[in-house]
Amino acid sequence: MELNNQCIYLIGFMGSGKTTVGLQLSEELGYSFKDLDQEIVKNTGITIPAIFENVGEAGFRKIEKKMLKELNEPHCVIATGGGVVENEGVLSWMNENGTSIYLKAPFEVMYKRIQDDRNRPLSNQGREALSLRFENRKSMYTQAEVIIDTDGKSVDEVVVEIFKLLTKDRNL
Ligand SMILES: Nc1ncnc2c1ncn2[C@@H]1O[C@H](COP(=O)(O)OP(=O)(O)O)[C@@H](O)[C@H]1O
Ligand SMILES: O=C(O)C1=C[C@@H](OP(=O)(O)O)[C@@H](O)[C@H](O)C1
Ligand SMILES: [Mg+2]
Repeated sequence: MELNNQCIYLIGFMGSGKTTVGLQLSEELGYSFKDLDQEIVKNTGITIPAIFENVGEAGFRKIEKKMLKELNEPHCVIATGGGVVENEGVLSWMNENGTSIYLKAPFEVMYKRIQDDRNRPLSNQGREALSLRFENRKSMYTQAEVIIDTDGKSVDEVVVEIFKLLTKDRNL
């Protein structure tokens, strides 16, 4: 894999670090940064929990898919939402229009990070339901072009690992 002009898409379950790692990675690369959830809130003027309340998860997915495609631009890191892979065709679209990177982490680690977060409407569904959702999504996440095992690594370490991978063929 090498760095080209295309977008870098971070995918992975809630709490895997997409938003945090994405921002830092974009700064290292000198790329722009967009967080899909934040762009949806900016664009609709409605919070993520309120969107789920108003139009349900299916309605949110439609907005998410449309917004994702609008964000595509050269030299950009995009932190997606954990459920973006549930939109049909989106994974192959990301792989055609950029580089997808899966931030892999153990369920228990991610669960601890998200369980009390009211901004993630799905995170209060309870451990069992969330764990099942993660299991069901795994086969989609692993279709990413690159898989980064973040277990036991700090945000800085994850960022450095991705940066090295992306720039190793570049003559600096
Ligand atoms: N590798 C990591 N080590 C420690 N904490 C992390 C790591 N990655 C993310 N976090 C923390 O976990 C929380 C959730 O991260 P976030 O970037 O919002 O995840 P996502 O966007 O994938 O849902 C944040 O508080 C973040 O600082
Ligand atoms: O996994 C999901 O279905 C979701 C993940 C969230 O983003 P993060 O992965 O950044 O938490 C956000 O898009 C929404 O709450 C739904
Ligand atoms: Mg996020």
